[in-house]
Amino acid sequence: MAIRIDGKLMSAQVLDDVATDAAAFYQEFGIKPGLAVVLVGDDPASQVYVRNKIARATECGINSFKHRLPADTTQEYLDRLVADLNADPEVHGILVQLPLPAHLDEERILTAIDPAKDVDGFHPVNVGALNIGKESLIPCTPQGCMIMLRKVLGDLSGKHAVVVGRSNIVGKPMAALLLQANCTVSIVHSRTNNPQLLTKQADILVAAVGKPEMIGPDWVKPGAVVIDVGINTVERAGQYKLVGDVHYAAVEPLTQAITPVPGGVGPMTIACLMKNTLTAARRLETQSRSGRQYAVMV
Ligand SMILES: Nc1nc2c(c(=O)[nH]1)N[C@@H](CN(C=O)c1ccc(C(=O)N[C@@H](CCC(=O)O)C(=O)O)cc1)CN2
Ligand SMILES: [Mg+2]
Repeated sequence: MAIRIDGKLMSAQVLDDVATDAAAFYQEFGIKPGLAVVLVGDDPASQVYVRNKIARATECGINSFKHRLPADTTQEYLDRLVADLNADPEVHGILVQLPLPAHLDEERILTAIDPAKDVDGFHPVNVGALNIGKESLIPCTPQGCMIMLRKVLGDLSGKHAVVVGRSNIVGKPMAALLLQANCTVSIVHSRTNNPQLLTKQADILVAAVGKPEMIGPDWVKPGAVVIDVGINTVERAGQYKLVGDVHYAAVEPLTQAITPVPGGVGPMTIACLMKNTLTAARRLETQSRSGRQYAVMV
């Protein structure tokens, strides 16, 4: 029997630790950690994710500042808002919910966020730091996947990890984290010839392609640990349902452990966002305190 990696349960443990840290942070600094969430437009899934992020923040003792903007928001308005949030001492973390409406420049806005407040870990400074193994804010979904993998496997050293998908949000940072954990890492993508040749060798298989149930049993080595990052809505017999990139029913019997969809990686993404907010808040407040001390000293 494969282990079903329960993202709801694991995320509850992470959130519990964050709540404890947030209480200690309040005791130490006299303010709550603050998270600003920017949502542009009316995408229904994004509205659900933002609502969940704010609910989890409140439960953990993190202040949230929601900025809901209309779909026709201009680039200049969004740039100004991010600049204001960068300067706001009550805001320790900033996230702009993706995807943005097509007329807005995603790269420009993600690069405008102060890297110290970039709790999504998407700023080039944090991307670069991650890739050279320096302390950084780590993207939430791959961070959540690593917590799950460590829980199941312990030390990942020497494992062959294959990541299917090369997005900036998941595939690339996932590969960087696995490499940092001393895995042998392969990335498979849409131009890879005979991808199954590689995925069939994977001790760890991470699927992040956004294609419903694309990964069948013919992609998986018996005994592999499979992490399914995909969240795809499909219509089955007139009903909408969420499925992953992995065909769970067909693949599960082959595996040592596997994440379900829903209830796998998704909840860990939000828990790691809270974790990053605490990390950012602690670094910023420690810095500003030592800055003040320095000002007093001179
Ligand atoms: N700025 C960001 N934008 C986006 C990110 C991100 O990390 N930062 N990731 C995704 C969306 N996302 C968080 O924002 C996210 C997606 C899914 C879940 C989740 O818990 N899913 C549940 C199912 C939810 C449902 O019923 O629809 C699950 O898998 O169990 C959390 C966060 C893109 N944009
Ligand atoms: Mg995009």
